[in-house]
Amino acid sequence: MKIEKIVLRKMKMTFKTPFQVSFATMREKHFIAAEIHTKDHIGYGDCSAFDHPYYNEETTTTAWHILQDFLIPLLFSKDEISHPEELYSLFSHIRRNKMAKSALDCAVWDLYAKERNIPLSKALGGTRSKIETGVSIGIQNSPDDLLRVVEKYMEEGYRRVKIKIKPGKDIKYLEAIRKRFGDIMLMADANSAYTLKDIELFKEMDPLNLIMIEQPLAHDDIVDHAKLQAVLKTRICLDESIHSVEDARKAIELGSTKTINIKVARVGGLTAAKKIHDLCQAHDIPVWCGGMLDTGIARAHNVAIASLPNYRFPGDIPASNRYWNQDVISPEVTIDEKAMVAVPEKAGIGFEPIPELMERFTYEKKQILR
Ligand SMILES: O=C(O)CCC(=O)c1ccccc1C(=O)O
Ligand SMILES: [Mg+2]
Repeated sequence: MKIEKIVLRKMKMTFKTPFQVSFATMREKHFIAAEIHTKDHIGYGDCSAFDHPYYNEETTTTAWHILQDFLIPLLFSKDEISHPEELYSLFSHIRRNKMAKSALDCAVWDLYAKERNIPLSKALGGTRSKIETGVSIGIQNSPDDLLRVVEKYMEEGYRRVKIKIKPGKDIKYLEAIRKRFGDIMLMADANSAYTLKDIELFKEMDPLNLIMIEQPLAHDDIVDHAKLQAVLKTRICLDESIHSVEDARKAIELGSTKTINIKVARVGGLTAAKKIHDLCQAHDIPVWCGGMLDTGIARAHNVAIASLPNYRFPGDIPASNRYWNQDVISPEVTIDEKAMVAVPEKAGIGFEPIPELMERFTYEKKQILR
């Protein structure tokens, strides 16, 4: 493929309701949408970095800088791209900045599938026609408030519930859900809010039969997580700690994790996500697809990658209406009565960004010509 032009947009959309995690309360979603134009097609990718460095070190502004001053010039330095996996090595000497890289990687994968007239899921090696999803629920003021929120989502059809926890808002909230909703698929995500000093608390959670506890300890740790996993029956899942295939290899070797939340953005794109998927599959470690409170384009990429066979837990890929009054893509992502999302059969990501909405939510735009 020969790239003619790249359009970057800084965009902002307001959540239906604020989302609270251990490190912040988010009211609006800032992100960058990248459009890569060839003569015949447009490929789309999102950069999921937030407007603050509290989940990871990137922000919308740092990603804009890295895209504009490093990644896009590198991409333009090549006359032709024959396969999206070329970007993985092309970008490898630029350290980290995975979310910036992911925007271009995802857009080139979309283009590649569109040029071949096949769905992105097929281009990636996906085998499923439907994927199972769950809902991630932010920290609430009280267990009763949480029960009301969970009930609403159960009525909408969700079957797996992940709740955010932090010290003081953890075991009582989980116990309340178990008591009220019985044997549902339940899990907790701490976003690194605890240390090994809290080991007794995690042991107390064991009898709750959570499907996993996500990233209980530090964002850059794999050693303490191994110590914690050694004394727990419940699976530990790493999110923040895994940025690369090498990180995944080391965490598996140490016994730090029994599943990985693969966020396409956090690992630098679909090629890296697929490599981590394959590595985990070889070790019989199931993976699943995480989310970044995504709008339509990133959500579409998640649907495609989650169709790969070793994605074995429900993903954080809820319907568009979980977060948005109106998503930017057509059709919106919807769930069926079993909380399944259909994997599109159309070419590429299989969802069309709606031009008026893309414009409405854009607050800065830049066209970069080869
Ligand atoms: O996108 C989703 O639906 C899940 C969102 C989620 O859990 C999350 C949201 C913001 C920051 C971090 C995380 C996380 O998975 O850790
Ligand atoms: Mg997480």
